[in-house]
Amino acid sequence: MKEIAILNILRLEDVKKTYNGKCALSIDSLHIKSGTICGYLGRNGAGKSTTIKIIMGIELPDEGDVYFLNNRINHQDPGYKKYIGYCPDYPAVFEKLTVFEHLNFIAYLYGMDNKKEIESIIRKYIEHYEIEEYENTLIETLSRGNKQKVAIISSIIHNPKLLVYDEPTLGLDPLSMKQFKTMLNEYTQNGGTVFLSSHSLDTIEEIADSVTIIDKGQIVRNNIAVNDIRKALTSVEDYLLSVVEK
Ligand SMILES: Nc1ncnc2c1ncn2[C@@H]1O[C@H](COP(=O)(O)OP(=O)(O)OP(=O)(O)O)[C@@H](O)[C@H]1O
Repeated sequence: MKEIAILNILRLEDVKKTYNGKCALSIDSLHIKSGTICGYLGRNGAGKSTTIKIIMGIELPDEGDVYFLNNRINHQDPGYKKYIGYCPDYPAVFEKLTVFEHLNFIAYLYGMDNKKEIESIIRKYIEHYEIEEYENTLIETLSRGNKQKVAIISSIIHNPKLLVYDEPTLGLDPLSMKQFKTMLNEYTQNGGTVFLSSHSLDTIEEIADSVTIIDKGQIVRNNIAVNDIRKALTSVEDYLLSVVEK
């Protein structure tokens, strides 16, 4: 039993979602292995964001189930979200708070109550992303990239078991991208799991352990090891292009 829980932190089974009579998602099975970085790839409109919204309970599936650590997620009871960090493709931040106030508030929402510990985690990440000078700055006055860094820090501040990211690096400069990759590597070395939807295939190739590919709402490849793609002397980009329908 324990082994199964450790193997797959998240599972989607027979999940279907229709918008206006049109099927956006029809997933027989999608598994995310614990302790890995899994890249979630697919063309525009393939269904990546819809999958992620269903995992996060932002959208409800018409059919099917999502299991987190082998427990079926009941969207009436959002307690599981305490163990997941989420970052959408836009900076989901409270614009009228300062960077420090915002991160402090997020920590509070996640039920963290040790003031010293919260401050030290906030400092660790704002130093990591080199945004110390904005600590007391109103978020609404930050650049898009810096807002996105605040959103990324918000997703990891409570040390979740799983990070679910939907194009989280839009607007990040190359140095910040490097800081993002370092953060994810450290996070997985400490047992965390990442499900990362991205069109940045260089990043996926560099940091992901595996890729899952969605096309026209269906999973066409699940958990293919990036090492195996490399062994086949192909890039993640060429692999993706060979798998999705033209
Ligand atoms: N709220 C909605 N109402 C109607 N259709 C929707 C809605 N949200 C998504 N869709 C449709 O569902 C399908 C999947 O969209 P989704 O946003 O999940 O794709 P994606 O893979 O994330 O694309 P992208 O790479 O462009 O972000 C698309 O056909 C889209 O038009």
